[in-house]
Amino acid sequence: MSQDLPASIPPTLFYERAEAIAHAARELAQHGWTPATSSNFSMRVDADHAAITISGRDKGKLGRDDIMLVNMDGKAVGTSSRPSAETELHTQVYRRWPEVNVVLHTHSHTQSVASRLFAAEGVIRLEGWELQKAIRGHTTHESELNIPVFPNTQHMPELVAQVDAWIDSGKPLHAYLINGHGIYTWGHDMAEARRHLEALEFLLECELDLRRLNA
Ligand SMILES: CSC[C@@H](O)[C@@H](O)C(=O)COP(=O)(O)O
Ligand SMILES: [Zn+2]
Repeated sequence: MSQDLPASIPPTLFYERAEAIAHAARELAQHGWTPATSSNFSMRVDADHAAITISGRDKGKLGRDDIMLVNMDGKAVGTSSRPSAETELHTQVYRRWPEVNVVLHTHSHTQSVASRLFAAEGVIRLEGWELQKAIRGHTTHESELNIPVFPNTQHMPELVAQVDAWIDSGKPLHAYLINGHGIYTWGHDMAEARRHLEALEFLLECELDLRRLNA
């Protein structure tokens, strides 16, 4: 389906974002982190719009025509395509942090298992790992990095409210897990968002290994 763009958004800008999202999605799919059409990805286009994956597409085969425009309420703009079922979680991040330009959500095996294992505690406390320094603002392995685990629901406003409550409590937030579902993380640009995602995948795998080894 075609994408009409508001006059304020040059087609080159939108399609540059769409290509970048599709490229990242294909690479992340190659890691096995987007099984069975799961996961969604977006980039800010301007203060009022984001480019996001169309719902239900195979994330390993995305091209620029699998990306569409939404406003910051998560509503489709200039297309009858259906945006990701989780669009509101993306636009929430863009509304809360104007400096964030990329949001990534994946469903890796590690993310899924970790979300179930730590759901009762409601948070994964990462401490002592050198790779924590891959996360914005963390300059030492001695820092504490807390990744909340929120209950899953198909009702996006409930998830949005849980995320808002965490942010409003003043605690830092760079990523969150949803129980039995996957991870959300973000960054100022695609490189930073991917660095966060890769670091968190690695750190979750390490935490799971420690549990397996009963260490
Ligand atoms: C195919 S199950 C995964 C979905 O329910 C959802 O969690 C997801 O990540 C992808 O949804 P989508 O609407 O394609 O963005
Ligand atoms: Zn999902």
